[in-house]
Order: sequence, then structure tokens, then C-alpha cells
Amino acid sequence: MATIREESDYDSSRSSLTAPGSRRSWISDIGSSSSVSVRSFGGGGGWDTPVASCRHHKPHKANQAEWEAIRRVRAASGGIGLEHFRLLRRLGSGDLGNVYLCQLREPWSTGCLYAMKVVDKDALAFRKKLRRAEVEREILRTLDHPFLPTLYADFEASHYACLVMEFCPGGDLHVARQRQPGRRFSISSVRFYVAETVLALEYLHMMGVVYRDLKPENVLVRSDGHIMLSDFDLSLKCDVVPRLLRHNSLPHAVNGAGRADSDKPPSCVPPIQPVLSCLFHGVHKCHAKAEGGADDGDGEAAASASEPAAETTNPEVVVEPVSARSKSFVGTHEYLAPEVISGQGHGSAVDWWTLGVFMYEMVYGRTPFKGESNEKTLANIIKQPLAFPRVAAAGGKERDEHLRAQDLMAQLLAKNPRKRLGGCTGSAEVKRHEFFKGVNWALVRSVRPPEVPRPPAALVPPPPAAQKKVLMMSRKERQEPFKPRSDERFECF
Ligand SMILES: Nc1ncnc2c1ncn2[C@@H]1O[C@H](COP(=O)(O)OP(=O)(O)OP(=O)(O)O)[C@@H](O)[C@H]1O
Repeated sequence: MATIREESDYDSSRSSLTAPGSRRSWISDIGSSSSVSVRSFGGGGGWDTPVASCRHHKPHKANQAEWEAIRRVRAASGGIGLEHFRLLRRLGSGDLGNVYLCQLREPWSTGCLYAMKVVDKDALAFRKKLRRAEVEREILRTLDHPFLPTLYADFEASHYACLVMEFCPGGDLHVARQRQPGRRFSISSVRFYVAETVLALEYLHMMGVVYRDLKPENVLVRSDGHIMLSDFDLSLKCDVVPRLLRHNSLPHAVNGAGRADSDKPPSCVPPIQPVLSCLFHGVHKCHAKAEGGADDGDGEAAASASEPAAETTNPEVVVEPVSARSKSFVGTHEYLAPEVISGQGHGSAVDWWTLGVFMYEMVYGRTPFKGESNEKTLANIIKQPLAFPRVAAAGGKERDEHLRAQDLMAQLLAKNPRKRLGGCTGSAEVKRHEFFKGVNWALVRSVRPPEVPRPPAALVPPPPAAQKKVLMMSRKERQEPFKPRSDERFECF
């Protein structure tokens, strides 16, 4: 799925590039009112340092062989750089650079494989896209989540910037879908992948990152079959102000139609200050505080603050950048949210819209608003009502599951971001939808995935004799794109 790429919230130019019918991501900078934090590529090159590596401490991966191998090299050499790695294959290439499969040069670490994204800084500076790469690195440095990339190291070598990340041998969900019967995932597989994606988006939002480029091509499958979102160069980094939301009866405790009793989006009370003491000393204390808080300029916030504090109120802390606003024209045509197209400013709700498109594509094998041209697609997104293709009549339970999936998609694909599921209170209301009934959110990472990639033979650490052959690969061989062998099918459970 190709994308169109232009400039971002972080770029100074507004170059324009179109690729009709493509599913490439793109950005056109109209301006952003979000607070954006970016640090430039620092240090002028060379190894990352032990100081830098402190930032990279990843508790949830601390015992992993790949992490330990990197740590040992750093300890022995005082840092890590390109010279410590051997590039084995090109895994893919994107707008910003190439991604290589690589391993450390130390013989004891050959079982540890990494994906290294190599970006030519000079070329990017020329194209005025350097800041996008910087933003991606900044975001990757902050992430520590099972469904998001682990950044093991980042360093510069000459005019190249290198990011060493977890390698995903399972390819992406776009390719995985082509292997499914009818090129569609089963509803249970969709639930699994969508649930993991919800958790990844929830974490990103809490970290002040609006992803903006969700699509099957950017959802990679890790060696254990769980997902990893990739490609953060279109993401928006913004501030998150935790808010306390209150409403009579929890919102979206779905009725038959899956929607809360009223169409009215839940209202948000003003930001809570200070945030941490709220969380530590109990929500009710915060609630009282929030009622006397300052308005953040949001009309709905004022309305909410004047509501009587009813006994029935169920306060809920929302830690998502629901009010971040960017006016960049960013994303992939078929996945663009209406508010992005209209340029009215968008925030984290765009990720819930793209989740709806993503889910639709996984279930039906195509996106909901695709037209004959990009322009038609954009017009459809704005105007065309959502419709679902007819599916072969299924029995009771399957039919019900399908209806619940459709209801979730319909709520995520609400054209008005304020009425969209997740648009006001974020992931909490998405997770409560009946489609996810039975999902134990805390244990999703321990659930058996629908498919687990078998390690392609070419990637299993070769015996010492064969290692020599790898070392002697020609430059041309190393440049060849990595292709899992055709007989390396996924094992289905
Ligand atoms: N961790 C990884 N494991 C395996 N393959 C990867 C990994 N990261 C990236 N790839 C492959 O490399 C390709 C390019 O990566 P990526 O999308 O991050 O680069 P990009 O320059 O940002 O591309 P884009 O133009 O989509 O933004 C991906 O399509 C994917 O096939």
C-alpha cells in the first residue's frame, strides 16, 4: 500500500507530491497549534554513549538476549556504533531510508538479530525531511511497550543516522492478510490484532504521541506472533494534560447498538493539577479540585463544570492528547480522517478513525471509502455514509460477532471526531465496546496469537562454516530485499 509523503509538522517546506491510487503516507504542513517537542540529531556522530544508553533502559526487555548482547558490547567498548554490526540483508526501504537485518560482530551474539534503519542525513536535509527522522528517533527513544519497537541503540556514522530496533520476522499484516482465505482475517484474528493495536495506541497517546499512520503495512508481526507498530516519522508529539471526566453512568457501557444512551459525547472537565497527586491520593479528591479548576477554553469543559456533582457520577481519568491540534495534511489517502482532509485541526481522535479503517480492511479485504482516484477517495471520506459489504450468511454466534464488529467500526468511523468512539475519553471507551467482551486487557500480551511465524531458515544462526559464507556475501547480495522462503508459511493455531 503506497503512501504519499510530504512535509510534516516539523518540516519547514510544503512540497507536494501525489501518487494516484497509492497508499503511501504523506504530510503537507499547514501548521500546527500543538506544542511540539523535538531535539536535533545531536553529537555530530559516532557511538552512542553509556549516558545515552541509560535513557535506553528497557525494563520489560531487560532479560532479553538481544538487549543483553547490546549491553555487553557497550560495556566492553564504552559505546556502540556501526562498526559493531554486520548488515545481512535489506529488509525494506521507505521514504526516509533503508532497513537492514543485522547482527553484532561478536561470535557469541550471532543468534541475536536486529533491524537497523539507516537514514542518509544529507539526503534528508536536502529534501527538508531531516526533522521527521529526528522526531521518529525521539519517539522511539521514549517507547517501552510490548507492542511497540524497542530501540536498542541509535548512533551516527558519517552522514548516516542509524536506529537499531527489534527485528520482526513475520512481515506485516498487509502481506499476512493476502495469505488468509478470501484475503480476509477471521473475526477472532481481527479481535486479537485490533486489541493489541488499541493497547499500543493507548500507550502512545499517554506518552503524548498521536501515531497518524496506522495501516496494515505498518503493523509488523514479531517472532512470537504479537504485533509491533512501526514507522513513527509521521507521528505528532504533543503535550498530554490529564483530565478528569465524569458522566452519569459510565459512557459507552454499550447498549444493544454499542453506543452510549445519548449521542452526546461525554463532556470533559478542566485539566487536573497537579496530576500525580491526583492519581496517588484518589480520584474523588481530584474531582472536587477539578470542579474549581480553570477552563481550558473548551466550551464543553465549561458546560461540564457547571453540572451538579451527582452521586451517580463515575469519574474517569483521561490521559490522552484529546485536545492536541495539528493542521498538517498527513497520512495515507484511504486512511485519512475527515478532520484531516477538511484541515479543521486534528488530535488523537484520528488514530481511532484509522483504527476503524484498519479493522474494516482486515474484515472485508478493502478500505471503506476507496474511490477511483485519490480525490474521489477524499470526497467519499467526507460525504459518503459508511456501508458494509454483504457477507455470506453465517450462523448465530458468528453473525452476532460480525454485528458487534460492524457496530465498533461504525462508532470508530463517526465523521465527527467529537462523536467518535475514543474521540473524547480515548482508549477506555474503545476497550469497553462489546466487540472486546471477554478480552482480558492486562493479559493480551500472553494470549496465543492466531499465527506465529516460523523462523525462516535463512535467519536461523548459521553453523560456523556457513557463517563464513554470510560474511563473504557480495555487496549486491546484501542489498537484495529479504524474502521469507515461500514454504515458510505461518503455523496456524
Ligand atoms: N523492525 C523491523 N523488522 C522487520 N522489518 C522492518 C522493521 N522495520 C522496518 N522494516 C521493513 O522496512 C520497511 C521500511 O521501514 P519503515 O517503514 O520504517 O521506513 P520508512 O523510511 O519510515 O518508510 P515509510 O516511507 O513507510 O515511512 C518496512 O516496510 C518493513 O518492511
